[in-house]
Amino acid sequence: MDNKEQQEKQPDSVLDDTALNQIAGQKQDHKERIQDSWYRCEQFGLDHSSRPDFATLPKGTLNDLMDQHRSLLETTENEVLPYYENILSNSACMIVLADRQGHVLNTWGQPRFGRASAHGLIGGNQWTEMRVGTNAIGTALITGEAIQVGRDEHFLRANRFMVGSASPIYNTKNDLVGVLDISSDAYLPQDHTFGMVKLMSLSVENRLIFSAFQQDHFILTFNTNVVSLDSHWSGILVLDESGTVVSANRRAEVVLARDLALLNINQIFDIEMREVRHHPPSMPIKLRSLGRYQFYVKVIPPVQQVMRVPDFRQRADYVSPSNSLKEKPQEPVMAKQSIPDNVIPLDELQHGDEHVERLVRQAHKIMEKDIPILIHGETGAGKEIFVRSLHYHSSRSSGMLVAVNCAAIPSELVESELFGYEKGAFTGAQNKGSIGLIRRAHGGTLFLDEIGEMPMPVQSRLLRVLQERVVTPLGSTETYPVDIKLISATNRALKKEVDEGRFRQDLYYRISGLNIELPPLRQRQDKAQLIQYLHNRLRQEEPGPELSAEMLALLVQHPWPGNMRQLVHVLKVGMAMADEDMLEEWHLPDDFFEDLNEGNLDSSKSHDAPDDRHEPLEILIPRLLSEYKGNVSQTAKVAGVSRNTVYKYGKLR
Ligand SMILES: Nc1ncnc2c1ncn2[C@@H]1O[C@H](COP(=O)(O)OP(=O)(O)OP(=O)(O)O)[C@@H](O)[C@H]1O
Repeated sequence: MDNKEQQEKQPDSVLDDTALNQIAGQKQDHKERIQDSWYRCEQFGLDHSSRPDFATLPKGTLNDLMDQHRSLLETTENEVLPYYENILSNSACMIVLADRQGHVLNTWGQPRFGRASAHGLIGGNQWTEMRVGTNAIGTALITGEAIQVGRDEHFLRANRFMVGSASPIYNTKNDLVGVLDISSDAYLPQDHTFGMVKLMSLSVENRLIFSAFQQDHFILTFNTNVVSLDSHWSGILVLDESGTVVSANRRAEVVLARDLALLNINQIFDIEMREVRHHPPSMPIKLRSLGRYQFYVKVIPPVQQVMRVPDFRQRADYVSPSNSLKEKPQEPVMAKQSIPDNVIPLDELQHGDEHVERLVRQAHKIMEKDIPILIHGETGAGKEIFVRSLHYHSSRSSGMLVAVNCAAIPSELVESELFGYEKGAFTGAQNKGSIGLIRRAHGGTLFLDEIGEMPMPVQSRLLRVLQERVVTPLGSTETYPVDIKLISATNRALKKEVDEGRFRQDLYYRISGLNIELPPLRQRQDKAQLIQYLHNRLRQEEPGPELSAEMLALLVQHPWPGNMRQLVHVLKVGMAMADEDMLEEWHLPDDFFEDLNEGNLDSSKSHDAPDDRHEPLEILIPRLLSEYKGNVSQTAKVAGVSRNTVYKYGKLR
């Protein structure tokens, strides 16, 4: 086997083990599924000699239905079918797309088994078990899983002229929206057809995910081998701006063997969202998941946004909130409505901490002056959130906020990213050239995060830009004037970096006009109010009662080494676990208690974890369910998982 072949085989070892097990399990279950279906048919009052009753829709109704499913139809037709044209042309089979009620929406191909009026696979016909007996479309819809129905496995004799292979299609919310079916006479290699239809439904699902999210979300595809990254078998994760998984394909859940909803990317792979945001799209990254499996991951940034902060200038309701908070207390609601949803209003950055209140006020004022701002604070303390809020409350809010993480860009690319380059300036540069991030921030705000990580040569060039207010792209002799507000942030002691020769002293003085020390969460005087505020904000997405006094006290005494980021994460996980009930200790994640214990607090009352939490969920959940006589809430509580997880592993749906 040559190298290339080896590469193509080896990756699927993780994926294919899972896939093979599934197939083995499916074969075992197949007979039972057909038996169950036949039993249902008997209950429906069918007998083997019944005629299929397709309850054909009138033409007008079918047209309406097709209109309703336009996106599904177009996705199937335009994006997927061209790949499979060889099946249509060589195999004399028919590809059928049906809606979730089993109505045929469209068909492609020409089967060998005669005229449409005879076989019934035509637009508007309804292929449900109840009316047509066991059949691939109807049975896939009832079971929610892919199935192949052999000739004699059809309940009605009238349908025994064909083999149907069908696979359900789920949308981005995991609702079943339709089913794809390949029907043919019985003389084709059927395993291949079954594999194909599963692949096709997967690729339709993947396309639906891309159409729904690629405009303004980060999409990650992953596989165990770099050459398989673009295959339909790859896992797909959709991330919001903060790195929370908002959607995933079924493959991702199977491969990673876990419930992905609400997890942050840093809980799935060993990477932070800020690194994802700045990763060059064409370069796959090698990442570990669950500390064990290694995957190649491709980052697909949002199509629409070049910058990761959207441009809200087009919004009709946009009102520049440039006046001071203090000056316009009578219009707080107005101000809140005018800023983007993902920006915290300035007056909500603090809830009674005098130090933070003062620095918010200072920074807000300095935004209107030609003085740079340097923010120092521990990781997760909210530096970036603060900068966003400042920008959108300044007279520059109609310009762009360009956030650059200096640590996340490979050092050899920092210069070209920041200053841009001329067409063909160096190998690897895009043909078109690039205007660079500094010029993009013209008229707006340039936020240089982790500025302490900036390589020395780049520091010199940046200094020149700040002194001369012009940018010279790489490979160019042209200079371009820029008007930017510079805000830098670091969690390093930058003065010490200067003393030790790692950061240019002249640059340090250039960037540190107003120095701001953002305190860590544990030192904030408004800690309790801040926790309640964040909890209330999160309740808009995950409804539930207010925090109890005991829970608030527990959260207040935590050392919060990960600051606001950790707090948000703990609350999100806890609230998801609580499932709209009161947040209790057992809902909180393990690492919360580890930190709490490390903080020398009373551990005895802090965590009541079950001993068996390392037992695999596939075993633990059914065992607990039987122990607690099917009580889902009790099982969830003891296992320390959400009710959804109990449903998933308890085979209750
Ligand atoms: N004032 C706030 N209100 C609500 N949420 C906040 C606030 N500050 C921070 N957060 C939350 O904490 C997370 C981390 O904040 P942010 O990215 O601003 O921290 P940072 O100090 O820039 O971190 P790093 O040093 O790692 O870059 C945010 O995604 C947000 O969820």
